Amino acid sequence: MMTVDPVRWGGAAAAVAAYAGMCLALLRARRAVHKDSGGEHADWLVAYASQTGTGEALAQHTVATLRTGGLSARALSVEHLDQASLRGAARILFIASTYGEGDAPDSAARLARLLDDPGMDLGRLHYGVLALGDSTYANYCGFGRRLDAALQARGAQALFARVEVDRGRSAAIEAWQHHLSHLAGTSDAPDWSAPAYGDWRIASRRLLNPGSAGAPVYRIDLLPAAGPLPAWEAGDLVQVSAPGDPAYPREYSIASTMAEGCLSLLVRLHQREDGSVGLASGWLCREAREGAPVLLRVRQHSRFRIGDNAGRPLILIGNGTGIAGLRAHLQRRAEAGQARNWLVFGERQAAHDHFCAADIAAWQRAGMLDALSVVFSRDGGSERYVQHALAARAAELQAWVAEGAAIYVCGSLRGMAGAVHATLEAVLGLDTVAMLDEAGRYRRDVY
Ligand SMILES: Cc1cc2nc3c(=O)[nH]c(=O)nc-3n(C[C@H](O)[C@H](O)[C@H](O)COP(=O)(O)O)c2cc1C
Repeated sequence: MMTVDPVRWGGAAAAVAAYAGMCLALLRARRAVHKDSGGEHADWLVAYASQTGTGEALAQHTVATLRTGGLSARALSVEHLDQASLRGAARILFIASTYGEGDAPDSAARLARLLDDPGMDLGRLHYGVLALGDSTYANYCGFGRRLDAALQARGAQALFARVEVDRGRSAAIEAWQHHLSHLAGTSDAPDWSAPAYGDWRIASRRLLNPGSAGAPVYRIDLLPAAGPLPAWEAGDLVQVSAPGDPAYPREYSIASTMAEGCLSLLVRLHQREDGSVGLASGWLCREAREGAPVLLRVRQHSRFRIGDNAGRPLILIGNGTGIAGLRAHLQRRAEAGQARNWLVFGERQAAHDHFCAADIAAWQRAGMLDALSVVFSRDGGSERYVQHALAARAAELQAWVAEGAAIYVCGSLRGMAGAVHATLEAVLGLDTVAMLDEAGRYRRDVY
């Protein structure tokens, strides 16, 4: 399927990044939109189904462009789109990415269910679809295409043909902008260009898994070349522009908090069968010396931030370098004195692959980890993978969820995320998992 570095192919999925990262300036505005997304009326709704934020950023630009033409418009994540607002809407522009193997993003579960309802009559609705995808996947723009077909089947009328964006290619974005200018009756589109990369340097780099049967994983600590750290929150990502492939940024979860004073990444060296290494990971992990300059920008990942879950118990589940995003959350919780945390982490061998063992021990000593399940797939025993650890503690899992816990999953989509999902459904029940998802209490950063 993919042929290049599999590092966080999410956003890494390429030049999408150009759009993904493009609107740091809009981040504050985004939060305001989330807050008032419930009641505010607007003639145009820009409904985004986004996993890692590219679609959300494009939704903000879309709203800004419509408003430039004097139209009233607002952006809304499709997870907040209910039956009444869908039926009652006259104009919706959908921005829909595709995940997994042609699947909808997590936030679109409710929308998919609403559109499945044969009784849903959308005869009033005029709509447009901007489908985001990556043509190296078999099911290119799968969700955007299904969404378009379902809207048509329910009687909605397309304002123009679906626009498909392959890895952020600018021609398709321009086609979408052209439609917007037409709708808004203006050619004054606001600036959609990406923010510049910042100049950073590698402060230190350490191999985390000497002797591992898997590929080497490095912890890379970065500092701005000059000036203070930019703001980020646990859950956010960075985009790194590697010198050999500047048009194709790679994304990594941030593993540290701002209070720790540097931005840390956990990067696995991508090794191909012929012994060659991935271009970006090879450069970050091997070629670049400590002190070397790195072009980097921080990207808000609102779906994986703590947000409204800050006061809840937290179950953090992940494998491999997925512990990066979980580490940032746990460190932040420890800084905030919130101890009701349960980490479920899996790797290969305890002797070589126990990433963040010192941090975990420190959180335990400080009383910041109420529960801990660490499993190693190659060490024998009945619990080999994180899903086994969860199934073995089914009663505890149910009790935490009953107590209001939120579940954050970070790591590999293949294998881990699907198996964890199936185990959650088996232990908690389909309805509870759907409820957690709709309530924003089940969040995933999987790649
Ligand atoms: C794990 C993963 C799976 C993906 N699967 C597909 C796919 O099946 N079809 C496709 O067209 N794009 C696929 N993509 C590409 C995304 O749809 C694309 O990067 C999109 O721009 C992401 O937008 P978002 O940040 O708004 O979620 C996948 C990306 C990731 C990370």
